[in-house]
Amino acid sequence: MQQRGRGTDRNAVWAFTEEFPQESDDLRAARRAAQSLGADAVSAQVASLLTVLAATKNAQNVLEIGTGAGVSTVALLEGMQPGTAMTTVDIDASRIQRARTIIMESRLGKNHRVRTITGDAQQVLPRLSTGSYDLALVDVSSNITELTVYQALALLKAGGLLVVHNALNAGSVANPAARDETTAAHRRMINDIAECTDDVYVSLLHAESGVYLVYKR
Ligand SMILES: C[S@@+](CC[C@H](N)C(=O)[O-])C[C@H]1O[C@@H](n2cnc3c(N)ncnc32)[C@H](O)[C@@H]1O
Repeated sequence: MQQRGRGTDRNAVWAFTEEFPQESDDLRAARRAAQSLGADAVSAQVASLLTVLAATKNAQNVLEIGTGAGVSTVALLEGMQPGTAMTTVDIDASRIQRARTIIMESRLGKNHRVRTITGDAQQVLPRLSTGSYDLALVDVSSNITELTVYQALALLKAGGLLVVHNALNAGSVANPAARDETTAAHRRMINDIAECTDDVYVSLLHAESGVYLVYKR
């Protein structure tokens, strides 16, 4: 009997899963905006994961740090029930403005309470209410990911879920020879959180450059 995993063409599996999702018009609009502004965005696979997580969690209050042009924002909103709330933060005014326009012109903006905050996460997050979010996504520059992750964890309710995008810092965490400061910070963040077994359940997915799921017990 063939063992699962043996002889698997990982590149083919990767490509298939990345191309599998069918994206909505709103997601495609956000992707076009991201491209025109030169903003990185979550892949189609990660976008579909965010939609499923938001829906499964029945998230009432969602926090996103790193709006970009709104691809992940739209993906999260698509999984959220009408009437629920989203707060999204980005330091770049032109990106967040573009995301806001896309959302407000779609049914998502009409069905949800969407608060966009332009500012540095390090200054904005301490002003938000601790223990009040059901779901948080961290998708910011690598150099501030570690600190932002801990700030976001404090803002989650018990029973909340944190999603860290690019948790493997473009894959460098998986390379034991990579010892630069940013890689070390990502490695430390992943390991330190995983060790808090009384406080969290974690799962590290190899979607894109690593998606770290942290369930706050
Ligand atoms: C990879 S992009 C986010 C992409 C977005 N999640 C999407 O899927 O479309 C990272 C974003 O983090 C923002 N960012 C970087 N440093 C930040 C900071 N200190 N505070 C808030 N946002 C920051 C950048 O402006 C950028 O738009």
